[in-house]
Amino acid sequence: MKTVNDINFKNKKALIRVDFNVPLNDQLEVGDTSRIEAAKPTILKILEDGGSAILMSHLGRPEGIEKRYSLEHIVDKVSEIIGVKVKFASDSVGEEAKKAAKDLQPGEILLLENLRFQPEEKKGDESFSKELASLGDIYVNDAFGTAHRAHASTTIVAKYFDEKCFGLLLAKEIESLEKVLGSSEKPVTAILGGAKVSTKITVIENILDKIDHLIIGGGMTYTFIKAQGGHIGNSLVEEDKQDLALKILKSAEEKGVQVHLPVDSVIADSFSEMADTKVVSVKEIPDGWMGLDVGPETIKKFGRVITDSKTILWNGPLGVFEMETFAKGTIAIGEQIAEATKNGAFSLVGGGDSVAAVKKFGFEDKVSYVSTGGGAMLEMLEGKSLPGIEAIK
Ligand SMILES: Nc1ncnc2c1ncn2[C@@H]1O[C@H](COP(=O)(O)OP(=O)(O)O)[C@@H](O)[C@H]1O
Ligand SMILES: O=C(OP(=O)(O)O)[C@H](O)COP(=O)(O)O
Repeated sequence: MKTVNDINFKNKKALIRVDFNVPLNDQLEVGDTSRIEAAKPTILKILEDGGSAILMSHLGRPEGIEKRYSLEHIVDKVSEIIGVKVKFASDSVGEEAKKAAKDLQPGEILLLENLRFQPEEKKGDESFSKELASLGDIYVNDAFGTAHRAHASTTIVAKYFDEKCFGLLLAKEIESLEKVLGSSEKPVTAILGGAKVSTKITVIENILDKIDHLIIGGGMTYTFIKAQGGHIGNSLVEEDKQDLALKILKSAEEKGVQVHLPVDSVIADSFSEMADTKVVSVKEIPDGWMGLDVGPETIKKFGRVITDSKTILWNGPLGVFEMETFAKGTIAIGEQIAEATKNGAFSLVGGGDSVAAVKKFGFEDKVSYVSTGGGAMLEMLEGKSLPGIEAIK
């Protein structure tokens, strides 16, 4: 694996794909800095060589240009963490970006605007990739969290460079996860929550061969419950993934994987800290109400499975942990995993928001490994080769 340590960046401009898709709070401030801190060693190595760094990333899932997803919101935080005042270009391509990249001096850092403001990014458009490539001399991929996406900046851009390599974070994540996943002791339990239902539900089928227990929580819950005929009110649901949910349940049964779904839910009459809340059966959520956390019975039920597990893989918070009212499930599951880890289990937690939750509630040092990637970690577990990794091999 060729990394930035194998290249001398003196007087070179490194075009670095980072994953700065960080949680922002209501004031549009960085809520968790893990992904920025994780990219720091790669950036510093390049600057210390006498090179310069052009950082590119996405933030969220904007539809075109949506200012609340501007990477401008994170410029000060990146400057503070890296210790160098970061320059900002208000687009990822075009004249301004070109000029800013051209003028960049050794030791300087330029951050480009959110790549996903351009629809070409997700399409993996060739000419957009070529334009990005024209900004730098050497391509570095350090975006583990986005390595499962075959987008312009993560994959296609690589072919326009003679010199390309892994960033230190990406290399470390691959080495650590390969080691972990190659030697997982049974029973293996995967806990899947969060809000990215449509992209992550498709992964589940492929990991069934690798696990003994599947715990479903968070926003992932309601697509399964509705598919089984439950009433989920206004909870998060992917209508067109209900057949897949049923197929997963059937396939799990055939493979001897035990699936554990929530039995009760903390429901709210609005998506707000101030909402009225109550605990009801997960299958009987009234219209106008939405499930925003797992309930106390579910916490007990999941706890029994987690306690008996020897390998635990967790992606996706169990509820809307950003609001105190709906954080109990995530905290309880974090406590149970910490306890199992203390008793000898190996625990792996990954994902932008999952890491934020683990840090917020103080479990970071009580689990075995924390990965910056959620979806990427799950796809590695599937045994898939990730496009972002293949492109620079
Ligand atoms: N029941 C729920 N309804 C809506 N959103 C939820 C629910 N449970 C959890 N979430 C949200 O899921 C988000 C994280 O999901 P996701 O991005 O898939 O996780 P990660 O970033 O760790 O991979 C959090 O912002 C959290 O508020
Ligand atoms: O946060 C991310 O993934 P994760 O939520 O699975 O950890 C990555 O930045 C990928 O984002 P995407 O799922 O919008 O492509």
